[in-house]
Amino acid sequence: MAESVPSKFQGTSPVDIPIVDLSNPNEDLVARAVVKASETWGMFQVVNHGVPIELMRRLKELGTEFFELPEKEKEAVARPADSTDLEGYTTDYKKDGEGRKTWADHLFHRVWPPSRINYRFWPKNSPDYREVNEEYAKEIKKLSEKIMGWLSEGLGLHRDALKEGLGGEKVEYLMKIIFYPPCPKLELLYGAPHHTDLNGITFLIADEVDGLQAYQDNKWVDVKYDDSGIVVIIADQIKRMSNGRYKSGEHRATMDMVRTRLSWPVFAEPNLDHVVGPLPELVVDDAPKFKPYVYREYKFLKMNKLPLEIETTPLPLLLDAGKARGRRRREICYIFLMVSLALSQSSRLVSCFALTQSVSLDLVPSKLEQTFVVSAQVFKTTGTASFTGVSRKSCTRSTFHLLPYSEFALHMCFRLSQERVA
Ligand SMILES: O=C(O)CCC(=O)C(=O)O
Ligand SMILES: [Fe+2]
Repeated sequence: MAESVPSKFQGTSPVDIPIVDLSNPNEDLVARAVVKASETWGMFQVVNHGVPIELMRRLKELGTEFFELPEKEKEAVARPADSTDLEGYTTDYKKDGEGRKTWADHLFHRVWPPSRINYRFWPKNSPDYREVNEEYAKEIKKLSEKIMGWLSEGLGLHRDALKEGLGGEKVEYLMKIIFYPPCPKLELLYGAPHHTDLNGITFLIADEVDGLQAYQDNKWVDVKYDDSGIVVIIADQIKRMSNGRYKSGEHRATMDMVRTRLSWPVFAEPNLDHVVGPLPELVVDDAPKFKPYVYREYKFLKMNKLPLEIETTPLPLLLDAGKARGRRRREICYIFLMVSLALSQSSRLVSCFALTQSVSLDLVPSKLEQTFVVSAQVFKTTGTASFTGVSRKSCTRSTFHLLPYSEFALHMCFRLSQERVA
């Protein structure tokens, strides 16, 4: 008899991620379980969480119906090509550093706070879509604040410390519906590669096809859930606010050979202008392990796989940049290093670094003009940082290298300018 072939990647670990039953009347015990899971895994599943199961079922049904619509109808809520935001429908095919591709269609739309909702990106296929999503947003916000409350107390702080650190009532909840098509060649594709989420905390539900895996003790653990559980993933900003006490859960999504899979993560995240760093009370006795970031900048750096701790450890990061895989990534690293150095070093050092970096990053000087323009375009698409007055004409090799510090800073005003490349 033929051996049965698994239709998805299987994790290598027999253990399961922690499960916390929120209906346990002993709240102390529940809080301790949440804190422990966040310290050790950065990920756990909550059951009996109070979010109505029927509401979750309906949310999934409506999202599934949207992805079953003809492409043309889905495009009614497409992400505009020139958008600097994630909201809208996209179909996405990416290649990661190891040559393995990821492929999934997404729909992003904010669900909270009401002032940040743009209904233009909400599907119109069912009259219930709006009500169900609004109701779900309220439930997830309640759950999120409860969990952040326990996590704050676990740090010896008042209940609202983490919520306030993330922006208080301005915290945004971003719904993402992911549609993973079947993938006959599992070795070629991932749904989502190995990563940590860049927001504060994530709440994920999915359909009946398993696919989410957690990385723990160098092994991949399959996350098993049914209709009733919600997977909670501690993300980067809670890790940073807690000065590293809580872990940012490492995870990935695999695909299935024969079945489609859908998942619904909701990302709780700061407003783009909000600054997040280790909470001040936690760095009285301990040194801060992370530097504070305006969330917009953090998001930009992480999404472009750029170094995040450059101010505290410049040298190793310069070397890391040199090792960055792929020309485009090296180019972005290169320009980023130039900007960072320009802001912190003298003009002589900047040009000197520019030259050595162009050698160690394998960028021949004749490519510099192109590099500059490529990077400017990256900034333009994401809209998260900007240059003033940079054009292909103004960045010939000589002007690029000989700009005095003041002018260099003016041209590459990384943090201050609001103007985008024309
Ligand atoms: O689909 C999943 O289970 C995981 C998705 C995910 O990790 C993400 O979108 O950040
Ligand atoms: Fe994720």
